[in-house]
Amino acid sequence: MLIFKLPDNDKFFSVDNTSDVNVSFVSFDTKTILDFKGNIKEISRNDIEDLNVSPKSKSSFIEIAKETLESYALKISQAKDFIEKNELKKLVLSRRKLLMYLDIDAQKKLSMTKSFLKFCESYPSAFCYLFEKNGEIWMGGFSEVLGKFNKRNNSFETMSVAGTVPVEENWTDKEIEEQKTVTDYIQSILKKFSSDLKVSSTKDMISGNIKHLKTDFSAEISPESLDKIISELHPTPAVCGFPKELCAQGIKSIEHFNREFYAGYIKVETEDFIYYFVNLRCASFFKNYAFLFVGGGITLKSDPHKEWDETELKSLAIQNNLVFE
Ligand SMILES: C=C(O[C@@H]1C=C(C(=O)O)C=C[C@H]1O)C(=O)O
Repeated sequence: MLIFKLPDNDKFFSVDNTSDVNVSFVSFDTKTILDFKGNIKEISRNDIEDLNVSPKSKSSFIEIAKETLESYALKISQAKDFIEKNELKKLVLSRRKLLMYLDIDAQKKLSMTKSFLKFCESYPSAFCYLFEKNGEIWMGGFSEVLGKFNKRNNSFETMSVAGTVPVEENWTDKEIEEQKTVTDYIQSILKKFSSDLKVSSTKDMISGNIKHLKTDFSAEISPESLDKIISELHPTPAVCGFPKELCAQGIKSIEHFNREFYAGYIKVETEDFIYYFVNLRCASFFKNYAFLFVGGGITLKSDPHKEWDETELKSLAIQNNLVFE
């Protein structure tokens, strides 16, 4: 079962039972690819409400302790040591926030479909999805596009999104430098594949209670180079760091959990476009709890309290839209 909504589009979509694959979820490490077979077709709000999506129990959850500010601060200091030792500009560290439903509403049951509909309403410009497959349930959605390829005119668009502060706060050098690392990286790759690269000015991108810095890119590319561009772009320094292989190793040794689909991407092929959405603001759901995956760019200027607050604010994208009934 898969339902999703495209950015700035009110319609909901699902896939039918034909053999084509038009939607695939690629894990952060690209080792797992979850294909959804079928042509993309519209699905009504009523049909979504009638779907039965019930999270399964998983016995191992008792062993998982809740991350605290103190334990995350320790990981941030390890990330800083790694950055210093390897002379990096940034590394993206994340946490898997354990959310127990009992802590929210002990009397009621989580409705996945109503939560999905509420989430979509809260983030109209995001790609939002809910899937259940092989006993796993994931929901997520964000407006960061890793790639959008127009099959008619071969234009390719992507964006550099990074730096996070609460909506009412001002940018500091830390966020500006962080986002520039992503912009420079994307630019260096696209230049290899296109001679007419266009780069926009950098603007604010508001996402609920927080804002990010965003620069848009567009270029004409040859369709044969699309897969190569995506594999070179992912994971960008918005979700990993630069150089990416070294940062991915650092992340693995510091985070101590599998990111799974978090910070991976979702490929969606329609008649006219091939989209690649960055899989952020997402969570996996079980019977009594959910894992909310949230992270942020760490630099030598990072303040552990601010980084913790940033992940808390990011986790509200999912948490504030859960519906218990
Ligand atoms: C890593 C996440 O978000 C990414 C990292 C950001 C940052 O470091 O400021 C901002 C937006 C995203 O590109 C996340 O939401 O978990």
